[in-house]
Amino acid sequence: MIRIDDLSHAYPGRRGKPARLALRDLTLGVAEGSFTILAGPNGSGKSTLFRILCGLCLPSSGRVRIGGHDLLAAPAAARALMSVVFQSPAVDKQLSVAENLALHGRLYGLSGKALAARRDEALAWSGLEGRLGDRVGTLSGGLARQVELAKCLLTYPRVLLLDEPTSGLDPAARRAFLDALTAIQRQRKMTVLMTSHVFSEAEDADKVAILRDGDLLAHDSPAALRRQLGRDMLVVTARDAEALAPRLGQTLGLAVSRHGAEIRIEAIPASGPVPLIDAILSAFRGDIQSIAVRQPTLEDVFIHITGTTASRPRPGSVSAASVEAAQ
Ligand SMILES: Nc1ncnc2c1ncn2[C@@H]1O[C@H](COP(=O)(O)OP(=O)(O)OP(=O)(O)O)[C@@H](O)[C@H]1O
Repeated sequence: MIRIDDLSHAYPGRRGKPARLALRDLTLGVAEGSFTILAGPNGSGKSTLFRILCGLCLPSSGRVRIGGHDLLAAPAAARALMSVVFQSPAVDKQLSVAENLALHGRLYGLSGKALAARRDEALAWSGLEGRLGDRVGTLSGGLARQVELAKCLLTYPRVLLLDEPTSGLDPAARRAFLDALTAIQRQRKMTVLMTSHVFSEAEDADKVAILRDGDLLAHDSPAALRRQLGRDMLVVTARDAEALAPRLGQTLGLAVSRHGAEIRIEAIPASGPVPLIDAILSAFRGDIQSIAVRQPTLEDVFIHITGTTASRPRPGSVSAASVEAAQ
């Protein structure tokens, strides 16, 4: 449904600075009726791709087709299939829920019974029943986001793009938003592409695409991505993880990586984790706060693939390569 081929985009350099390449030869397909999460550390090119898909930015080169329509050659036909939930609010806080929905519906040619039927349907799944007359500015952040989603879905788009729609919501509101979105996505077999920094959200997706520095590093189902790490990993936390990580790697003769206060050993030897835990405790008992064996989460996969966490640009990380080099 969304076909991206060899897409590149460079922002022109200003005041003598060189141009900045934000996307490099990106090729990605999003199947009709699927839910894809686009993830990547800060500056990886997510917003640039999002802006290109929305028609807000012309790419330097490459091709994008939406439902078979070329976004550059036939933008109106491509955009007619799409609706977009932006990160910043695009509803009028001074108007009521009903007024916002009516305004949007009318802009898209809906009126009378057809508009009322679509509005009532949206109210049923969005948790906004009983709030029709409330001004959007008086709603909680979570409900205001549901108005945004309800508004975008009034027109039955075949493709829905969402740019970090849950940012700033508390966990319960985040969950309610995602539950509503995934239910309606499945019911309508809608194609959804959503950027996110929150890996628990990616568990709900059919596919996760991971970008870094403008390159697509991975594009697969959550289960397949988790299988890339394959097995359990050992996670040690320490007050001074930065100092401990290289000592741990050298003592154990294993590759370790550090992310904040966590030191990870992804390749546990065939003898299993118990001898490793024994060795760590006997050498470093006083230095460590906790030690745990756990299955890799999607966030672990993300850190493994990109070498960084999602929301912080490249934390002071000791890569496996640098620890190995120090040995
Ligand atoms: N208007 C612009 N002019 C120049 N460079 C830009 C512009 N917008 C983005 N960039 C650069 O392009 C690269 C990709 O940025 P982009 O905003 O697409 O990343 P992102 O993954 O959305 O990051 P974030 O998660 O922080 O929003 C970065 O190096 C960024 O500095």
